[in-house]
Amino acid sequence: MHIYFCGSIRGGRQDVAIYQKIVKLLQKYGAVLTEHVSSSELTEKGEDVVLKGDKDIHDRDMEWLSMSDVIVAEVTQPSLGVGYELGRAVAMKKKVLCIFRPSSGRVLSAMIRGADDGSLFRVLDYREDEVEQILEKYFDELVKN
Ligand SMILES: O=c1[nH]c(=O)n([C@H]2C[C@H](O)[C@@H](COP(=O)(O)O)O2)cc1CO
Repeated sequence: MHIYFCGSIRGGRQDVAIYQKIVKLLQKYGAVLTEHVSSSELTEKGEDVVLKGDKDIHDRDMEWLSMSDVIVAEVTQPSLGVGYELGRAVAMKKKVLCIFRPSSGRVLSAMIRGADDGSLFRVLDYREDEVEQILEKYFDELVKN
């Protein structure tokens, strides 16, 4: 299974430790195409230093998105890029799981929470200590359907 993980980069790297935990857990279920999102070496500047630039990042990520079987997005830290990826994933009729931590004190965008349709696009609230359980339940159901 190909998994596309979305997390904030230029939107702010405050949650990188959680992204790392999530990516490690996701690797039990398949290949995570966007492992770099969880790298503690990646700063708010993004990858443009190592790659040719933003166009290459965008085009590579859209290719990975179209190759992926499921998209998992940690949406607590707001990010334009993550919002864009989610919109493109919906247009591609991909399976999407968004996870959000209400303990952050933030209120998730209505354009994300309101997109939950109970099947292809899911939004789940979680506490950090529940992340393993939440992913296990989601992927168990995914392979059954
Ligand atoms: O350097 C990058 N590499 C990259 O893969 N992305 C993708 C993956 C992330 O899920 C998302 C983050 O968007 P943003 O940088 O707007 O927070 O965009 C985004 C950037 C920088 O915008």
